[in-house]
Amino acid sequence: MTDRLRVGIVGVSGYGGGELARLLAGHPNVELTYVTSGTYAGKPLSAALPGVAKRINLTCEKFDVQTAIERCDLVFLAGEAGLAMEHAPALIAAGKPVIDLSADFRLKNPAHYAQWYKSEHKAQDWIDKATYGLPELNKEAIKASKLIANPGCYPTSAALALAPLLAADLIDRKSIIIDSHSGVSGAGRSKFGLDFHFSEVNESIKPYGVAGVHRHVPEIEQSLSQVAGEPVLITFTPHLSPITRGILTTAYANLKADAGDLQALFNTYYADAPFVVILDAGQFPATKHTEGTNYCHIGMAVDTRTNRVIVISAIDNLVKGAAGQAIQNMNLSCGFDETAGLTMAAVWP
Ligand SMILES: NC(=O)C1=CN([C@@H]2O[C@H](COP(=O)(O)OP(=O)(O)OC[C@H]3O[C@@H](n4cnc5c(N)ncnc54)[C@H](OP(=O)(O)O)[C@@H]3O)[C@@H](O)[C@H]2O)C=CC1
Ligand SMILES: CC(=O)N[C@@H](CCC(=O)OP(=O)(O)O)C(=O)O
Repeated sequence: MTDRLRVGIVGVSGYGGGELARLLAGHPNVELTYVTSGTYAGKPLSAALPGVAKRINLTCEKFDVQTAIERCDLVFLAGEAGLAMEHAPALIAAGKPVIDLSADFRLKNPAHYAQWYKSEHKAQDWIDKATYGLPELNKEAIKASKLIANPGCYPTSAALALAPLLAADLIDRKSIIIDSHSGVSGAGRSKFGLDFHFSEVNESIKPYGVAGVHRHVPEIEQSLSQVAGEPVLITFTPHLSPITRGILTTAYANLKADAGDLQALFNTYYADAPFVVILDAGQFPATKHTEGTNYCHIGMAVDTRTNRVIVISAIDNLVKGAAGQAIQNMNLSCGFDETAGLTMAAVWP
């Protein structure tokens, strides 16, 4: 018997699920009791995740919601879109909190879901019950939530870069431009296609989802509008970059007033945010500095020639952009230390 929280990972063979297993293996308050994968069903976890090796003596199983209810106190859903809509209601009805890594419950407006995800939302009654799991904006709501919609990786990096400026009403809300570069693991392990072949990705950087068509646009706008207190529209261009992990986001906006000491402004805004690191003036982040960590590094400067502020953030898409943030959310909703199991430093070099 154990007094640790019994936790399940649905989709453990994926990049997000695998990262959850890696991080939870070192978590002081948790015991992993249930892991699922269709591909590896019946095989040891080490077959799906050789890197996590024999530290966790579990067998992968085909996902079954009743088994999850029996074996777990809390369930991470790390599958594709649609999985949480189908199964989160039953898990929560059985008293099992859910942290979902997909986009199923992120958008508060069901019409936005249909518009951006090109299908009807199948559990609309549950949208209002879900909490958008960006702790730096919604910490108190997360503490009380049983259904947490873990944010997307680009939206995490963009919202953290811009929130302090919008909260201080320092920028023109119509002038925001966001460029992001993502590592290829952002596309997941199951997505096959020419775009993701080594010889297409290696030594090349390319934009995609250009001109307001990427489905993270409404998610970023939702967070920024929440902070601004009125609708914010953005221009967002994601880029696929030849790295495995990491997101580097560069955000630009026109200043409405004297920016003053930006580092002080950001440090004050993030005083209660243990995973946000504000760099000193003149320093800027790099994906390598956050690789394997749950930290978001943020650097900024004002271009005095154009009166534009430039904010640059870096995260690891699989950690602060997915699994690490999901564990941070679990820590908050279960009353654990917010940083439990998440204080590792970056892999370097
Ligand atoms: N990769 C990233 O950087 C980020 C991903 N996300 C989101 O996290 C979720 C997982 O992404 P990621 O790990 O990258 O994706 P992967 O493609 O790497 O993994 C998907 C996982 O889902 C499992 N799966 C597939 N179909 C089902 C099903 N019907 N029932 C249960 N499990 C299923 C797969 O296992 P098997 O096929 O063996 O069953 C696999 O373990 C997605 O919703 C994604 O949008 C969010 C933020 C960042
Ligand atoms: C490089 C790459 O392909 N990245 C993914 C974003 C990953 C993510 O956060 O996806 P969800 O919102 O679906 O959870 C993409 O652009 O679709």
